[in-house]
Amino acid sequence: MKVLSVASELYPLIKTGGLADVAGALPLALAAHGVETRTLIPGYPAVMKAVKAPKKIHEFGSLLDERATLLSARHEGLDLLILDCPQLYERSGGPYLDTHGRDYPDNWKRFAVLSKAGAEIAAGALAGYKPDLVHVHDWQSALVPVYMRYAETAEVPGLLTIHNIAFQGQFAASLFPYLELPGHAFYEALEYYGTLSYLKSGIVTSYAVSTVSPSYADEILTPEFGMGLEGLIASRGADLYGIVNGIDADVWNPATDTLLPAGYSAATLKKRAGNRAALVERFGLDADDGPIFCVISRLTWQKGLDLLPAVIDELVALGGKLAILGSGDSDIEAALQGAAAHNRGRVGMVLGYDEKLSHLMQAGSDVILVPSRFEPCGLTQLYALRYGCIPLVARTGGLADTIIDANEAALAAGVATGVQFSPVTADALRRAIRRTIRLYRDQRLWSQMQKQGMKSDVSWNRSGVTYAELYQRLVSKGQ
Ligand SMILES: Nc1ncnc2c1ncn2[C@@H]1O[C@H](COP(=O)(O)OP(=O)(O)O[C@H]2O[C@H](CO)[C@@H](O)[C@H](O)[C@H]2O)[C@@H](O)[C@H]1O
Repeated sequence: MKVLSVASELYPLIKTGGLADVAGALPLALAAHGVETRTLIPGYPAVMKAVKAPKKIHEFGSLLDERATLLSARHEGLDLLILDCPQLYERSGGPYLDTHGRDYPDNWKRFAVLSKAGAEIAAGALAGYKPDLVHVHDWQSALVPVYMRYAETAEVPGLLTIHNIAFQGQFAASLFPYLELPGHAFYEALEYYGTLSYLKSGIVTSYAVSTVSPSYADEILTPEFGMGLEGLIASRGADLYGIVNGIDADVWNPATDTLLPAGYSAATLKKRAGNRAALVERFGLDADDGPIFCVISRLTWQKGLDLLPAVIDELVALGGKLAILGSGDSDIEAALQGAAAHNRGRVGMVLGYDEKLSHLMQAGSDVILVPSRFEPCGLTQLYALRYGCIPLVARTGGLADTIIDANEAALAAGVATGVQFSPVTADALRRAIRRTIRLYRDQRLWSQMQKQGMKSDVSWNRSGVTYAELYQRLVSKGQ
């Protein structure tokens, strides 16, 4: 089966979050199931710089009045189609934000053009290439099924995966005429309370909608988590799937990870000490044996990290230490930097994004904190399981689906892999930290939990099969 995946970020070329990891790992996982994936991505500077010997394979004369060239290249096992359109993608900031952290004002066009290119490729723009299915991710490529629906050519089945419903691609209705869609598409697909919503239009027009864990698929049917789209999603209930993310078990393997000072496995957990020492040094922490908690995250309300400053005193008083890597909301950044300054030796912070350091933190910390208010799947707790770093997570979405709480019964049965808490409040988080530190003091129990986590299958094995079956079902539906 041939699948065209359209994504706005893709590990290892360009990444701002978990979407890149999933878009980058899924094609490799699905190859084993007979799925050949080509991935269409924008030609951002980082992409153009990294790919070797790209070949020009098509010229788009006009995509919303923009000329663009399509390049093909292979990169670390991925078969890429790169939309080279410097006037839209050659920018000095990130994929979505300028160097000051502001949305590019033409994001509506940058991702509509990406989607239009995807739809034209699906319709046969490239000689000798015709995908059986198009898989799109989040609002940035959600217009692909819309363009396919309103084109004169036969529609190719489309699957939309929602990685984060909080970002919906909402723009002024006055931009609609520039999208080159027929007038009736406005009310049929795009209109959302008087604005345009790219994500909504993708939900309406895709053959099926999936999200990245079963619990989150249920949650987005409720007003609390649906962010205004719950009614629409319910109307697609028969075509809604929740498939938990896997991780690239080669990139995230503590035994072979070249980014670590000390490789280790479940049988050689003591070697984690080498990573712990490097981590302590990097974050300026005291070298005692208190538990090291870490945070590797966007610092946002979604991730619950506004609660962290309020629990740091307790964490430190109990002998814990905290290493924070992240950036995001300026208020949260400032509060955490303040806490680090007040707790030298106990709290260290690196502001920014650092893939390499994130590996060291998983390998050298004892606990990763993931107190998210909502979490479609979450990947950092999965990396943590593989690295023997115990996840302390909010009981929500994919976090609830992937971590087994260390309650009495789970501990007795030897199946616990982490600590869950609820509701997401500073008090509940404080209690969970206390419970985690009590568990840490029983080193026999602790290493049993570490080993249990390292044993869990967090690879794409299971979900790869589920995606391949879903693809097959959608292709059959299209015939
Ligand atoms: N400062 C930093 N430095 C280095 N690395 C950093 C970092 N901050 C974050 N990361 C990395 O970025 C990724 C974040 O992935 P998550 O799944 O945890 O959340 P995100 O909200 O981005 O993804 C959305 O999409 C994914 C994929 O479906 C869902 O799992 C998730 O629930 C949903 O919110 C991880 O690989 C993490 O290690």
